[in-house]
Amino acid sequence: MSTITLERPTEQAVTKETSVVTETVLELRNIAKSYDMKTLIIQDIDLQLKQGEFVSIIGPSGAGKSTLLRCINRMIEPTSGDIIFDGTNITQLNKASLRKQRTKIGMVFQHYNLVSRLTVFENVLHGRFGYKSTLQGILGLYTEEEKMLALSILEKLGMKEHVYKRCDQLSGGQKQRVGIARALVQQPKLLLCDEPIASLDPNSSKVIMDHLKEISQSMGITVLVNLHQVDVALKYSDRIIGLNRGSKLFDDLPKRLSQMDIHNIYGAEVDELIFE
Ligand SMILES: Nc1ncnc2c1ncn2[C@@H]1O[C@H](COP(=O)(O)OP(=O)(O)OP(=O)(O)O)[C@@H](O)[C@H]1O
Repeated sequence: MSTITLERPTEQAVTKETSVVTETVLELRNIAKSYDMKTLIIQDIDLQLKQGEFVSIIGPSGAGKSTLLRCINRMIEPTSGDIIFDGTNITQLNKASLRKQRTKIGMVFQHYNLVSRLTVFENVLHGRFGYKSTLQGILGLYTEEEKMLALSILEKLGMKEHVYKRCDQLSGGQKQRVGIARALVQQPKLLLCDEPIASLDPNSSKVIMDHLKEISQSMGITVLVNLHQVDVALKYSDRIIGLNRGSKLFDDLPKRLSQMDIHNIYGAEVDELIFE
């Protein structure tokens, strides 16, 4: 497999070096979220992620996995707590500064969120929007360097032959690889993946999980993944977070996840767990 060098613009190189020294890419301090200002959907969430770590969040339906993941880049505003990403408290940022910080956080969705009528290449280049002025974005003005980066990422993900296909002509697994490529073209430090394999068959799921693991290992990008499949989490993760009713019940190495822990995390849903 070829290796892609994801060089950041010079002005950000200093930040990158700093984060290597500190190693912690993301820290959540006492995060809570209520949608109606009455019930807390997630609460007391403390979490630290290191550079290049692969971490899975597991838990029953409605435990708050998506809510937690989307609070991290403030797609959903947390009700309280602090989010320190890449040395910056992003809970305190205004819109413009948040937009800048978000360029370093890629997101991968269960239903891909691609523009079906556009090509693979165009969808991937959309990942550069955060670096553009509104006008440049609307006009689709991308540099040669950005186009080369998009192509090299697509090649790495095995999508070279599909570059000029419309996205509605792709299989689910291929669409998800486009979703990953769009996130990678942002040159992120953190990749948030919200149930990336929930709509895929086992073979496509394996391809996607292998790519995500490779991204954390060879590119040093921190990957945080919501999963329904406990066995997939066990196989791929450096660390597993177990959520139940919005509280963190488990945060440790996969080998330390006992049957008792699984029962505590899933409660009555334990019999419905998905195993490949
Ligand atoms: N925008 C919203 N407004 C109100 N309630 C919401 C909203 N989004 C989620 N919820 C509620 O928050 C709770 C947690 O939902 P969330 O999607 O975060 O859980 P999850 O663990 O990701 O579930 P699943 O595995 O089924 O996707 C659920 O009770 C859900 O109904």
